[in-house]
Amino acid sequence: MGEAVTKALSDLGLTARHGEDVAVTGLSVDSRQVRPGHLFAALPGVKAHGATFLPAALERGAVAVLTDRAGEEIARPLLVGSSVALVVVEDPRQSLAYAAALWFGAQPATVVAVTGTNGKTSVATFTRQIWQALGFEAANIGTTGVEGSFTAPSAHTTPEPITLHRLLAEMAAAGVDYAAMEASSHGLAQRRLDGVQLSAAAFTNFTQDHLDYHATFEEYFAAKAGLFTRVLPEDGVAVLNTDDPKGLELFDYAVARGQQVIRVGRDASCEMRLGGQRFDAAGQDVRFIWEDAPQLVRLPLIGGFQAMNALTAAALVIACGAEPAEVFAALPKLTTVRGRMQLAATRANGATVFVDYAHTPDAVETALKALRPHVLGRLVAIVGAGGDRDRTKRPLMGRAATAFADHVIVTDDNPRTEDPATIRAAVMEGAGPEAQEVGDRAEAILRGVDALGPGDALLIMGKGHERGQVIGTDIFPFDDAEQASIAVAALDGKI
Ligand SMILES: CC(=O)N[C@H]1[C@@H](OP(=O)(O)OP(=O)(O)OC[C@H]2O[C@@H](n3ccc(=O)[nH]c3=O)[C@H](O)[C@@H]2O)O[C@H](CO)[C@@H](O)[C@@H]1O[C@H](C)C(=O)N[C@@H](C)C(=O)N[C@H](CCC(=O)O)C(=O)O
Repeated sequence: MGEAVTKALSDLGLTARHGEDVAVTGLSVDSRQVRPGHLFAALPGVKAHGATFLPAALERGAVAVLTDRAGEEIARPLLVGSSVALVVVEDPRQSLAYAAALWFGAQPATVVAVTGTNGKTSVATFTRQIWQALGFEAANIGTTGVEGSFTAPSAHTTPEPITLHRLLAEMAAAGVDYAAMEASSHGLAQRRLDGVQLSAAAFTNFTQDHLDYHATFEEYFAAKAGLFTRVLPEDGVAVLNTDDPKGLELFDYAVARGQQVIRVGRDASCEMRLGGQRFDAAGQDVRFIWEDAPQLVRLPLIGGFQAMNALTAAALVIACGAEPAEVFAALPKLTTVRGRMQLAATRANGATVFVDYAHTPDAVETALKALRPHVLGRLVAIVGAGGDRDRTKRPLMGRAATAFADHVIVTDDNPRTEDPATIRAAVMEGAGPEAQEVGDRAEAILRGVDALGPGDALLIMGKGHERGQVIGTDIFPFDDAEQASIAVAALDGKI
């Protein structure tokens, strides 16, 4: 955005209720980021109404305010006698999303979004990987930042509209034609995606999560459903996991809106149907049926659920116009998201070492269960719990590890300011007397790798993609995958 760019409120789809159709020099949702000439979007918040920060925004040079009725009550008295334009709308978050889209004015030609409780990052990443394998410039936006032909860090899974549209415009300018983005329930509830022109959208699954933010289960689902009922246009394609009852509900909405639907699942009604899966140490062979024609593909991915993620990504790419045969030919090239069931090293005897960010009792169970079918021999688990965080989960994590692995090593995670031995003791309490306690994480990894015979696998859990270990208030360089490679090289005589 050049310094000289200005746009009238009317160019941004906004009409002033008080004051004139002023030209603005930019948009801000936070008074602390307002620059002279900006439109300040005073949004209703969890802690406060943004309009309470209007005096600070005015001091910094805001010339227009976008808000709702409640914000108007606060703003009016502050604007008496001033020339600052006041725009009052029903849903200022949505108006802001549209305004941001008009402000930046460009996005990749094809953008898709993925919602659901689990699998968003994998589906968005795989979708981008397939596009790249087909020779397109593509990127994905989500929890892991912006990746692909265009890269950038991102603080949110679904960035705020101003950040999002800036990113989309920068991508388009850099020649990116295809983008896949994660749509978090927070992002959808806050209308962050409402200004994006979507070609297709996918739903992975729905389980209980985030009830801290959404008041009820219904409200949480309604937020996710908004991707199909509000954001995806009628000529867009809905890719739905209809094995999930909530996917079936979305199917009805999509059909009622006249959207084309690709159903993904095991059920015979699905256009993209998952047949059999056969697992081995490095991945799986998957049989699936696309429009009645059976296909067999190799997926170098761990975990039965990844087949659904890969097929959902394939369906999205097909929905956007790619040749199915070319899409299926690209699937063997998929690679997992860093730190999520990532194959970090393989021993000379064929034993494998994986890294996963599982750091809750549920996630420990899910990760070990997902890996089990890939392991002919013993499954060894390394587990620990972070300091200065939920203490109740520590024994439960130990218990889950012992329940689903053949051997457990309890080690330090990020102890932060707590005594590491006290944290380990709590994890050991759940893990039981058979578990081995090795405080130093590098040594625990070495011992775990050393224990692997042919057909065995080691799963190092808790830190995933992190590159540091927080001890006290210091972050020491530490990378589980790198440590796994070092241990394998040391034990197999390569260093
Ligand atoms: C819980 C939540 O989603 N909060 C969002 C919400 O903030 P809030 O309601 O708490 O804001 P508030 O503090 O009450 O302030 C109200 C308004 O005043 C503004 N303000 C505040 C202080 C000030 O000095 N000046 C000022 O103008 C704020 O920018 C805000 O617009 O509205 C803000 C403005 O749109 C968002 O930035 C903020 O996202 C925060 C940063 C956040 O962390 N959100 C997370 C939970 C989130 O969105 N996560 C999802 C992923 C979830 C997952 O799947 O795990 C994501 O997509 O990343």
